[in-house]
Amino acid sequence: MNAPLYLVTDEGLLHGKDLYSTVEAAVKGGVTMVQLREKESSTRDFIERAIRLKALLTPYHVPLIINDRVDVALAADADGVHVGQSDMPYSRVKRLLPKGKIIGLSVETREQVIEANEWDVTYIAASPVFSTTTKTNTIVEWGLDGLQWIRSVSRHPLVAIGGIHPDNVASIFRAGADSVAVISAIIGADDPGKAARELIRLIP
Ligand SMILES: Cc1ncc(COP(=O)(O)OP(=O)(O)O)c(N)n1
Ligand SMILES: Cc1nc(C(=O)O)sc1CCOP(=O)(O)O
Ligand SMILES: [Mg+2]
Repeated sequence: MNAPLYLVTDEGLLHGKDLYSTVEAAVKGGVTMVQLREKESSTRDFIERAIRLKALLTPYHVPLIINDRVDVALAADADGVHVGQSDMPYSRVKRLLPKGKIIGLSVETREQVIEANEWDVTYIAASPVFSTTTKTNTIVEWGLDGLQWIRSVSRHPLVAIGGIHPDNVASIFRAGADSVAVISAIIGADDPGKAARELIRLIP
């Protein structure tokens, strides 16, 4: 996986901006993977957005990941799924998704990091690296020391998520992350393209 800047969507933080033009501007600015994360919409709306985003991202060769929902990923022929520890278990996701699709998994504890070494996931996501107001039902922050520990024991590519902004991006990569996943730093920005360019510039 080579996707150093991973954009996760959140319609609540768009502040009136259009989802598709925001994502496209971010991709033009350097975003290398996109996750559609819909917590409120109906299944039909979720699928419709996924199909539109997939069509938008394909010419840029940027993969589309669907949060939580294997059915939506299949319906939209998305490139993969991200699941957390309360979502569909890895073994079921693996069985349902066609070969070659991306599977991302959140890890919140040391035990979950070790357990994931048994599995053929595409990446694990340190959840959360720093505290964030965007998602508050998280357990404990990994911090930079936690990232270093994960890097030392995990065989998987490592994504960091939570509270990431231009001031801490470089330190996250120095601690061993392969990718940073952000919502507010890009989705909430007045100029999402500029925000993505700024983050990409800071990635070592
Ligand atoms: C890249 C990435 N990392 C972590 C998460 C969080 O997943 P989860 O714990 O299942 O929480 P929700 O996002 O579903 O609320 C993620 N979505 N993406
Ligand atoms: C979707 C998500 N998952 C998290 C986790 O810790 O698992 S934190 C998060 C939100 C990240 O938003 P921001 O970049 O605005 O902090
Ligand atoms: Mg989830």
